[in-house]
Amino acid sequence: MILEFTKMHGLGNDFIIIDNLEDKRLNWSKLAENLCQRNTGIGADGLVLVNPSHNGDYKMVIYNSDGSLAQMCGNAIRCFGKYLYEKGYTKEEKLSIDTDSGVKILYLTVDNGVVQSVKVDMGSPIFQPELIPVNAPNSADIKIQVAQRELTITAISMGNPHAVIFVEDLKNYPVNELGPLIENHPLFPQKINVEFVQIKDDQTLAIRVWERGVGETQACGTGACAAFVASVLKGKVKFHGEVHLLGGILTITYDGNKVYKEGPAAFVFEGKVEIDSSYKLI
Ligand SMILES: N[C@H](CCC[C@H](N)C(=O)O)C(=O)O
Repeated sequence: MILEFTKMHGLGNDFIIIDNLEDKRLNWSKLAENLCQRNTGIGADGLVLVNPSHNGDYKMVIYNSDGSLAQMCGNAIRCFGKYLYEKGYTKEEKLSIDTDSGVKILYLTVDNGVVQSVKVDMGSPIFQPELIPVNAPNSADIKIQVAQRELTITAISMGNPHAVIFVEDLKNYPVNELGPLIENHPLFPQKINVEFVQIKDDQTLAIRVWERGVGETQACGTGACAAFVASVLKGKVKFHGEVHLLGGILTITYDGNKVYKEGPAAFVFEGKVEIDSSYKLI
């Protein structure tokens, strides 16, 4: 079986996008795990399906590179909007995209038929979300012991779970040592994405992200939102600002109710891959 795919990225967080409008009935989790491999596969942080939807224009389904299903992906949804517009699935510049964490509204900035940037209404953050059973009552802050350190975590869900940690020296912080220990900490039965945040000024954060099911990525859209919300709540930044990630900058607004995120998306290449029948769901 030949699968056609499109490779895209949002600030270096990269994805394999596949049209699944005619349900191909494949084991997408196993396919994501194999196709996302950098050395033996196409290479990506995730695999994204374009599915039909009764709730929105289309449904975005996102698998991490370890094959786990995620509820939402902030960088992938910008790629998704650009993909739909420039490949002719829609002529609309305002899209409603269904996800496993609800319908998100996208506003495309188009110039001569090319999507220059995408603004996403990311919805409202959830504190002490059902995905993060937090022992600390009436607070999203929890303390955990990791690698002989006591860390204060602000647990916020953007539809997917995030642990936000404020640090002084982001550049030298042991992200790759502590990231997996927090991701897999027993307090988080759904595992968790981990954002390490350094405040640059009252409108600018710098963050590095250890993503659940992936590892450290160049950028994480939902993570940028969670980090910004936690920073606003702690009075560290104003309601509108920039999040600087390894792969680039996202502009974020949190009005106390909803989070809006704006940034670019890019095509990388189109391709075809042959897969064997073991991926076919019977
Ligand atoms: N690893 C995330 C999904 C991808 C999120 C990230 N790539 C983004 O841009 O939001 C999770 O398991 O919740």
